[in-house]
Amino acid sequence: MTEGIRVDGLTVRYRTGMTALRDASFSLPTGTIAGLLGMNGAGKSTLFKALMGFVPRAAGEVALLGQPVAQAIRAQAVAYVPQAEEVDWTFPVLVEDVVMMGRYGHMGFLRRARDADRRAVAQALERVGMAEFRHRQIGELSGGQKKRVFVARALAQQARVILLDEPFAGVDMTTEAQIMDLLRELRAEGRVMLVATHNIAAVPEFCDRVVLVRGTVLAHGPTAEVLTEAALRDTFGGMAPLVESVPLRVAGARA
Ligand SMILES: Nc1ncnc2c1ncn2[C@@H]1O[C@H](COP(=O)(O)OP(=O)(O)OP(=O)(O)O)[C@@H](O)[C@H]1O
Repeated sequence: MTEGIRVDGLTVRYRTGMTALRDASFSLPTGTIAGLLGMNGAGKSTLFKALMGFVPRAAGEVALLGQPVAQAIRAQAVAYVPQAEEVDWTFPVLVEDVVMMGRYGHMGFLRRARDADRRAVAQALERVGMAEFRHRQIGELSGGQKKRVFVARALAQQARVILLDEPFAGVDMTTEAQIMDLLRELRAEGRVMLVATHNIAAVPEFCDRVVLVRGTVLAHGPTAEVLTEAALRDTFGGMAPLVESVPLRVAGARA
């Protein structure tokens, strides 16, 4: 198994003195879709930031595709699909320009797009089924279409590690199924996806692994082994409605 993501003893402390993650460790092989689960404030975004090299590490190691994180970032190995709330949708930018941003790291410092960049953008938009929208303003798309554009940006970047923050929030079931199918295709290509989601009932269906977070990594591993009712209670502090809905869809999980 090739190493996709490895986090070893990671501690992240913000300038305020807040320790958002303490001694967190997990690893994921390539060819994986992993669910990142935890309640609000558990440290999921902090973990994403650490995987993108945005937060100073107080301790620990982060490696992507067997390289130290800084080197992997320089090699354009990691891409981020943001939560809808993080994006300024009024910013006047066309769909194809957003996807072209995925090419910036492959261009010279003048950021002049070449044919290869334009081809990569067209292919990525085609792949997520958004080619006909390429000249639309990003703010004029539906929630699910916006998500697909940001997945296209990750594809244009040729990232092999893709971090997705709430990709199913505010999307209908058809779009959810399309995004899941796309993620499965990317998994088959040997990429690794880490997906923060509150849609826990859907996790057994599309995540082969899970990483449970609550100020640290509580548990990680194959979904059927790790996503137990007890583990969910530890992760979410016994929020009964969430936990009760899960066992129905966890095939083979121990209660
Ligand atoms: N820039 C920051 N400076 C100080 N503290 C921060 C900063 N960003 C996050 N935190 C704190 O770190 C902890 C973890 O936050 P984080 O955003 O990683 O949680 P999360 O799991 O992504 O939550 P959510 O599901 O609400 O997005 C929280 O207590 C939060 O208040």
